[in-house]
Amino acid sequence: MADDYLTRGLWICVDGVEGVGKSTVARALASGSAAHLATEFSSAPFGRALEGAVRTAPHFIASSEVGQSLVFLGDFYEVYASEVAPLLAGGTTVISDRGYLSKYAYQEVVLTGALGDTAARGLLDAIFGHLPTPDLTLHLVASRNVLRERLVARDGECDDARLAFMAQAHRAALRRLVRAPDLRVTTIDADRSLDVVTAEAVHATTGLDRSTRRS
Ligand SMILES: Nc1ncnc2c1ncn2[C@@H]1O[C@H](COP(=O)(O)OP(=O)(O)O)[C@@H](O)[C@H]1O
Ligand SMILES: Cc1cn([C@H]2C[C@H](O)[C@@H](COP(=O)(O)OP(=O)(O)O)O2)c(=O)[nH]c1=O
Repeated sequence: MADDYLTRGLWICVDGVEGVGKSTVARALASGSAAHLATEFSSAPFGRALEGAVRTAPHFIASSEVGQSLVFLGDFYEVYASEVAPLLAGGTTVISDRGYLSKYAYQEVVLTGALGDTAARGLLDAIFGHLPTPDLTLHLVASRNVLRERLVARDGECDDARLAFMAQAHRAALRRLVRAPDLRVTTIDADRSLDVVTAEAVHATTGLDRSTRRS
């Protein structure tokens, strides 16, 4: 009988706030390797719709914050079920651009506004409790000024409200890591040049082996 523990791929999530370099680093990791770069949104009709909505208004897209967050989480489940899990089972390593930790942190910010922090975390812990944790999270972090410069260069603007949301999301991610230290995380200072950041990301993934996999 095949031992899927020995043959399945690794799930590596590249996380952090927008502008920190997730897509750039995830693409660099996947290129030239056999790993698959997983998209943030699913190819189901609701995933496509959500992707379009985020492009128009990255942070507040619905009148119900709970409804909005559940849609994001529903599509994260869909990405996992339709793309990540089958590839892992087939032995392919998957690199997610914005994965487990960022999804948790962003929804915590949005849900806390509606439910308060205790209920928000309770709901998130229950929902995320049904997903496996990644084998490795690469948590990219950068300073506010660097993030603003990169987002202005990339998107043409970055207002204070967006930066404030990102700061909240960053703090939520750190709280999640401290509260439930179940994720294997490498934190990477993304203020530095792309070459240095990418080299550190490659280094962090190189040592991954069976002993670090989910049981
Ligand atoms: N280490 C880096 N140094 C300089 N520019 C970077 C670095 N990482 C990313 N960038 C640039 O910053 C912008 C945001 O990067 P991106 O990968 O799109 O971030 P994210 O996916 O986290 O939103 C892009 O224009 C990218 O080229
Ligand atoms: C509105 C909302 C956005 N998000 C996330 C999805 C988007 O990837 C992110 C902000 O949008 P975007 O600027 O497109 O992010 P990035 O530059 O990292 O690709 O916020 C949530 O997770 N929950 C939410 O409720």
